[in-house]
Amino acid sequence: MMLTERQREREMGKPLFETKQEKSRLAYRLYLLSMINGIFLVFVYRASHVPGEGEDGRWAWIGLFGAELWFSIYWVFTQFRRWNRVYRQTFKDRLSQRYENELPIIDVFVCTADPTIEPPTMVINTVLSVMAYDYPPEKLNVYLSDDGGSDLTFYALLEASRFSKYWLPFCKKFQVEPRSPAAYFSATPEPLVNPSQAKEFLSIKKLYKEMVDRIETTSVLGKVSEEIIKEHQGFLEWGSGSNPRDHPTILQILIDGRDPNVVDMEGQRLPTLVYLAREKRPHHHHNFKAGAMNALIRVSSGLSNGQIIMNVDCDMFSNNSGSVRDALCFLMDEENGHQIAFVQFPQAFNNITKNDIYYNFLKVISQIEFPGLDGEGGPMYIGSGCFHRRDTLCGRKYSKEHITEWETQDNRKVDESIDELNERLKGFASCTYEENTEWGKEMGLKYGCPVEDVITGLSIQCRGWKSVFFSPKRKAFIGVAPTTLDQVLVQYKRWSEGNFQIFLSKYNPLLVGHGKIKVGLQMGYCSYCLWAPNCLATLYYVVIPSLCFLKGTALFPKISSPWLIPFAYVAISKYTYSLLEFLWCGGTVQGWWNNQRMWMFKRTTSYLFAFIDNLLKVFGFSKSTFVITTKVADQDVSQRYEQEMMEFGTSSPLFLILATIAMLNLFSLVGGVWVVIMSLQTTVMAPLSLQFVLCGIVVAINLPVYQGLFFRMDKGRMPSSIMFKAVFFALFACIVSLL
Ligand SMILES: O=c1ccn([C@@H]2O[C@H](COP(=O)(O)OP(=O)(O)O[C@H]3O[C@H](CO)[C@@H](O)[C@H](O)[C@H]3O)[C@@H](O)[C@H]2O)c(=O)[nH]1
Ligand SMILES: [Mn+2]
Repeated sequence: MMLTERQREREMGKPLFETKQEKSRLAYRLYLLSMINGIFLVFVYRASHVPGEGEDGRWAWIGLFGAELWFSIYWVFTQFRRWNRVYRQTFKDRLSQRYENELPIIDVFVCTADPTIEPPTMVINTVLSVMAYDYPPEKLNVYLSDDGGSDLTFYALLEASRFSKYWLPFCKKFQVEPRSPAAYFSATPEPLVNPSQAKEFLSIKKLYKEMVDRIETTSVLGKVSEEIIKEHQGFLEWGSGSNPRDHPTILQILIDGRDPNVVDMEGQRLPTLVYLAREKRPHHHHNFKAGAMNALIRVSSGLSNGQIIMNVDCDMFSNNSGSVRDALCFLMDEENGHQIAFVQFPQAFNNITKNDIYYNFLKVISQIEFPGLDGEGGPMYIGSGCFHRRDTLCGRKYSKEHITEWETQDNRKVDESIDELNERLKGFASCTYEENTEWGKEMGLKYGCPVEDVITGLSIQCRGWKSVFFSPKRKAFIGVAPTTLDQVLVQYKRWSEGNFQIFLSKYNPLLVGHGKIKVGLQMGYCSYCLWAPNCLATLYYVVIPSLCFLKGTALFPKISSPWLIPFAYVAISKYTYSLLEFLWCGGTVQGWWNNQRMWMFKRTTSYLFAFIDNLLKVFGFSKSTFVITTKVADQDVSQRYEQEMMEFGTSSPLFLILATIAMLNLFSLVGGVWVVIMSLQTTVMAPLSLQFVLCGIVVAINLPVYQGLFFRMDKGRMPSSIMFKAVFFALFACIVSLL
């Protein structure tokens, strides 16, 4: 529908999106004020009651003071992401009224890296879901980057390109949601009401099943059969000697959307679909996902050159076909759009259990903290489900004067043959292309940091841009959350390591952000950058007071002392607040308790390793790595996950720390109580009661660890080698502290 110029102008007054501010409430401010008072009194007590020179527990006391000081400072940082929250809303109907014929070209990047832990079937479901966006297909381009360089993945994508000719029209005809076939078929029963729909549903489901069977048979075989190889010349690129770490660029345009004759079963045009495995050579560092993204940015620039780039991890399928339009409501808004560099959607997961034992869902982060950052100038870029302007991603600074002309035509060369095109594009993905360029520094995603996304987003914001966090009612993206404790802790190690690395680098938010982004946003960034150093204070808090309890050294006020009040107040109100917040976000009480456990586990293991690795990096002993999260699990592991049983299973050094802390607290608790009983005097207990409570809480939170160590028989239990070592170390620590 074309609007007349007048109608258009009338419409112009109305924005394409709306922002609601959630100002901090009075109750929250009172809470802040009272907490600050409480914390202050705790410090007064700590400073005025330090045990004298030579007295018992002087150093333990001073250390505890340090830990509390750290917690307080950190707590202040975390308030900045709560203070000023904003929630957004879009008007897609206005967008299509005004711009339906001038919608820009969109390039979607999907990254995968390993066909065993990221199965090709999962990858193509993500690809199909984004191909099926509610968007003009000739303006939509999907690129799959395969760092695994696997012909199995290529084969799956080839199958998907054929299946899309059935799937896309089906989705559009029946307004199907979600548009990942796997997710759709597993959630949707046969539509019985409409017989013609039912017929199509069944036939397309059959097609899908047959395709999956073929792909999975091939994956089980581990190689593509001769017959299939004959079907497409693309397979020839996998020569006999090619391996994932050493091969030339492989590039195949599976669907060429610019060709009006390439159509689906209903005669409608199709989005472009490209397979890319960038060149890999053993002596060239490939920079993990950031390297893959930069190759994609360049290759796509030579083909579709969309002004908007969206990227998803291979497990994050689109669950909402309207997301492209949602994002455009922000970026194309006449009033405010020109300042917005990227629109970040939250990450949701489809395998979260009721009480979310590993706190994967990040409820509080996506419902409170990111809206809070948004209020301060914009959320971080978190790597998946994010729409960028191409030019800001490539380093452009914000300027008020610059007006984006939305282009609706791509810039392909008309007289180029397919072979010439292929060669030109392949050059963009070669190992040497980036030599002596700004790629990985000022252009594209930054290299050298395990959280390439966060550091890239930060530098974009520091160039003057804003970002937006948008969480639509129907979730935009859904991925797979890790299902074992080890995977979760390793993932957090990567994140906290990367975040802390940013803090230690010249990209420290307080330095680069100074004068460029709001103080609130700098503090917000710091609250994540400083995850890792939390390990020190936390380790101290869960070890020393317990050992001192065993020994009978008091570190807290007596139960009858008025000084107990600020301690109790701070602890109780902080945890009550966090519980209420968690429940408000839709969590359960058990889920909150699980989150507290994960909070402690992460801080004592992932963050500790991240902290140490960063120090080693500073001294040049260690290099960045990227451990890819597994997206599949064995049947019995999945079953235990469903039952919310903690999965230990491997003898990871992370678990040794967990088990040692758990045992140490158990011994301290039992030993300390034993001493009190033996002395037959309740007065002994009075000065130690807070330590008794603290130690008791640590033991309670560790119940799944004791179960894993002593009471479980399944494969997910703690390995006995860990048990012996943990008992030994814990006993050793107890004995040493008693000496
Ligand atoms: O060398 C590599 C390594 C990883 N990936 C891809 O990167 C994505 C993210 O990897 P994953 O193991 O799933 O990590 P997550 O911890 O789930 O990822 C989060 O954190 C990462 C930064 O640590 C971001 O890059 C991701 O976008 C963000 O979702 C996946 O699609 C991988 O295939 C590559 O393309 N090349
Ligand atoms: Mn992931």
